[in-house]
Amino acid sequence: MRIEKDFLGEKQVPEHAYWGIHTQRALENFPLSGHPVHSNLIKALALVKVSAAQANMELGYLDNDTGYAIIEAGSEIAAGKLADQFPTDALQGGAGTSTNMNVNEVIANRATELLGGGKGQYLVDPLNHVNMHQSTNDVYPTALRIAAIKMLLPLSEQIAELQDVLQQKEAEFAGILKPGRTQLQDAVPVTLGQEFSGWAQAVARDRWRIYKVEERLRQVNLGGTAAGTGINAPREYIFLVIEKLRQNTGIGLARAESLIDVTQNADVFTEVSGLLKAAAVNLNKIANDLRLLSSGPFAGFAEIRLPEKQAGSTIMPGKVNPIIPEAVNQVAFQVIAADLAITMACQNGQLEINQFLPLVTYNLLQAIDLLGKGASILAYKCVSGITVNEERCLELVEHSLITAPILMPVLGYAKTAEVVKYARREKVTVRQAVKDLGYLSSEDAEKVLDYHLMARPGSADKPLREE
Ligand SMILES: O=C(O)C[C@H](O)C(=O)O
Repeated sequence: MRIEKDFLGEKQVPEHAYWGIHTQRALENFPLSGHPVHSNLIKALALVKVSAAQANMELGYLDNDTGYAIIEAGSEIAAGKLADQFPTDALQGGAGTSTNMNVNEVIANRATELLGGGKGQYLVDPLNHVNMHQSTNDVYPTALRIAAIKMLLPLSEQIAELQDVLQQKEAEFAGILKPGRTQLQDAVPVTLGQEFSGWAQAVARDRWRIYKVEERLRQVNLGGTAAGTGINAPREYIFLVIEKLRQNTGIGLARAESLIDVTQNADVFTEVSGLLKAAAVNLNKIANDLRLLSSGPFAGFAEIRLPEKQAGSTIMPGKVNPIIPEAVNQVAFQVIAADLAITMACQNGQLEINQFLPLVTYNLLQAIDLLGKGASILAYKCVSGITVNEERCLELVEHSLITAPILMPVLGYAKTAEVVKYARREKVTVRQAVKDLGYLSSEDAEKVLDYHLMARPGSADKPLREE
């Protein structure tokens, strides 16, 4: 162990650790979730530190040795090195100061090492050098925006892949007529392709929404320091640091019009989370539908078969469960729950900052991660391998009364109701009933009850028109 000091006193820090006394105190203060801060937030914070060091060096506030050492140490962290040096719990009081200090301390010790010093010697100081012209309150929200943007783009691609797989199935099943169901009761026929098209369209909307919302996160408050007023940050630095950050991240970031606003308001995270929730709602609906349609195999709907991924039961040999949709349901529940936590955290900010951003980070980045993985397993471990039970679909259409509504434009409501009553009583098909009752000739009945036209818009256009 080595001894480090701060204004509260002394503390032992493990000799091997790149972190310092602030992080050590945080480890003791927040034994909460057991999860460290998301690695993408750490990487984004490291890029902010690199950008600040570049700006400070260029403007003459940092000497070159110190500046370059910070830049190198920060770049290593941004590239994923020293990942085990960020043990601070994801849930923490203090608006993210512990995370900011964890990054400051690791950069300071690594930079010290690069300059030939030992850990704890602080040739590069975590506060005076690494945190120069910054506050947690501007670097943390900025880093969270960067981390979220970097994760949202791959998420929108993962959702696009799910859309693509759903559309392939839409085309494959375009000719399969099956019962529609409304309120879970037999309704008019649809094609299986049409059911896939409904899911694909919902997912297409999610993809677009998530792709677009990334733009809303590009307004950052870096340079605003503690309260958005920019106290302690030189004017040229405030302008230059954003430029550096743009170059280092490759993202079109802009200084927010009002640094005060972006320092205290977290509504953009509620907005992003709301869109993730909408996507979760859609994934959940698809997973529910797939579980219903594949139920059985003998005593259920049994219209489709999901790929069999693993043995389902320890007591019922041969049973296979819809594990992928079930997992996706749980992903959706988790994302929806995260949205509530994010909403509460965002709405409880007070005066100059939102002190609950650590909870927002924890939930938002996890939700993006989960949603992307959920969309991928749904696409590639389930939807792509779905097959149809064509005979079952046809049998359900033929032996239910769901084709009867297509008689309405020809026979009207009352006679169609008679056909339904008769078919039910005599246990015959609708086709048979309409003939038995003498409402249509055999030839006309075949024309009107043409299964190829059933689920097409325009099926009511003069069904008995003369050729
Ligand atoms: O850590 C800081 O820079 C500021 C802190 O978040 C605070 O506002 O108390």
